[in-house]
Amino acid sequence: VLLSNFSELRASYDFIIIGGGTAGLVVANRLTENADFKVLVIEAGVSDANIVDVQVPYLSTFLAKGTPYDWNFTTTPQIGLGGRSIDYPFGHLLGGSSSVNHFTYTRGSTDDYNRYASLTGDSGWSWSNMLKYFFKNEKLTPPADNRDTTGEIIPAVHSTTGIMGDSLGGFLTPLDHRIVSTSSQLSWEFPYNQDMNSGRPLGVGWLVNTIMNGARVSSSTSYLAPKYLSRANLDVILNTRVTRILSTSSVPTPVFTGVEFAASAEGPLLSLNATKEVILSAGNVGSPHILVHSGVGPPAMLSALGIPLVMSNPSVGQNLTDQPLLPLAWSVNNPDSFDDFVRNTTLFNQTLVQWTQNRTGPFVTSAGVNHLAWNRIASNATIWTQFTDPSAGPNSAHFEMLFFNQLLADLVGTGDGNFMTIVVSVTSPLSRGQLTWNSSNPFDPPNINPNILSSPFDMFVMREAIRSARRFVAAPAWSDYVIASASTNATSDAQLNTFISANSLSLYQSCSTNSMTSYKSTYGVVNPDFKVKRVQGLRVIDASVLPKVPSAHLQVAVYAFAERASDIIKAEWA
Ligand SMILES: Cc1cc2nc3c(=O)[nH]c(=O)nc-3n(C[C@H](O)[C@H](O)[C@H](O)COP(=O)(O)OP(=O)(O)OC[C@H]3O[C@@H](n4cnc5c(N)ncnc54)[C@H](O)[C@@H]3O)c2cc1C
Repeated sequence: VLLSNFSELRASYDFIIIGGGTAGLVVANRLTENADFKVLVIEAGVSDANIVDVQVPYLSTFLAKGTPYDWNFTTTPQIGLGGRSIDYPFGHLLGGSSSVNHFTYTRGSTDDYNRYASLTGDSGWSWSNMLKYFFKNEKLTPPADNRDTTGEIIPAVHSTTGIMGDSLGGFLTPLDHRIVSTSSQLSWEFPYNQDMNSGRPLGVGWLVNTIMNGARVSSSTSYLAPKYLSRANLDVILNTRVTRILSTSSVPTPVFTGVEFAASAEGPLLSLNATKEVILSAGNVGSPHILVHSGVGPPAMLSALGIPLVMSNPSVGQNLTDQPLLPLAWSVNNPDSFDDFVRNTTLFNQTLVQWTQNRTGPFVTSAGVNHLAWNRIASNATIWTQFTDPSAGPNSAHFEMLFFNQLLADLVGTGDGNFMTIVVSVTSPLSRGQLTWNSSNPFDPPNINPNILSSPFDMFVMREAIRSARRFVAAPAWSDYVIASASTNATSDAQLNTFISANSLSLYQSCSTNSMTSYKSTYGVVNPDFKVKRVQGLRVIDASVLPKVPSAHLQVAVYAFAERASDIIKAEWA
């Protein structure tokens, strides 16, 4: 039930979930399958209902900084970006980042999950065991254009019976057949992969999106659909910021028993008890932020801030892992590229009307992305004399390409003419950043330093990705289409480095600030059962616990981790 004010809260709950985002709503749904569990979700942001920019895939770029739907974070100056600070978005609304993200549904590789199993000492994280959680999550549906998708994916890889709807892209563009042709013309570098969600993502393949019937699917529209939200044992309160998790100071093991929250920085501060557990699902910045303000973090920093130490954990906020991206544009022979939507209000409005009336047309896509390509640095590259491979194994990409049917106005501005953009991204980065704090006020944001492209390895991968993208568009399939590069003609390493530093951004899906490690590891923030090390009554379940970044976009890993976490909690309290 969606509560309208604090007076409707119960006196206490069995479980209090902090953050109604991607992971938090999965856990809320699964725990309330047990009618005996009383569950409260506390979400800082607004409702996601009836927001056109949330629903219409093409409009997702309007959900960025400056809107009430974003946390409006900015990074510290980034050395790898020539000293620039960049926006660092996270969803500030029900559904969290799944309500603002760009829809790509990518599971990652068998290696990623098998590495999670070996790093945590818990075989439950292996690919073969996690498949059932991908299946509990996914509900594959037909694309918005209802075309025959034979050959575009392998149906057996997907589930049609889960909770979160997804589909192949619902509006084709002139890029699509050229991309597929390139995969046969340059098959040694860009082999066709009929399903990149099979655990073997390398190659060029059709993209599945978290879009159903032409509209966004988030954790809110799926796991908190009306039939779940109406459960009598589930309460959800919005516009409410958790400031701290409350603990009893029992020595040697502190017990977390409730949460403190407020409607605004002006207060008043209220508190509530959780009789079974507090579950922290506030995301990769939000969760370590709340831990630190609750006294769980690096002791020297807590003492400098004057926050009483509850449990020393130097790993909180460390290990921030970010996948950098770089847009590369080409001018093209295609008067129907999506560039006119940015320049021609009449066309934009007509296309929006088409979407509103029958959920079809270009706006069912995120700027026309229907394909991705994943690739690796050659095993005989000289870089391997200096660096150990950070990827999880031979099935895992070092870099990625995403193909857009326009210039990305939100990233690089507008231009005259028609364009396509290949966004290249470092999928398995070596750089690590961190969060630090210099205020004891929970309403002040932390210092966010993702340390983008600080490792020379990541710069190397980005240069290789640019060169690979250029080889891609040099295939015969593009000879009548691509006119010229609209980004850079730099060729030397030094020139490319300058271009990369000046133009790279983040893929906006960071992780691992509360890394999960094995029970015996002293490093790390949570154990394989999501419990915060050395305390009781508290788990963290969200992107912050991923032991390493997967070779993928993050949301599927987050959904699958949250599904398994729910099973673990239910088994423990059965
Ligand atoms: C712009 C953008 C584009 C992306 N594109 C893709 C993509 O195309 N494909 C993909 O796979 N992934 C993508 N991602 C990444 C993916 O969406 C996230 O990694 C994932 O959704 C994170 O889930 P989470 O549960 O960790 O956090 P979130 O979903 O962010 O949830 C955290 C929730 O906690 C709330 N919260 C935080 N602090 C507090 C507090 N103090 N009190 C109460 N509530 C609080 C937040 O408001 C939020 O609702 C994108 C992310 C962004 C931001």
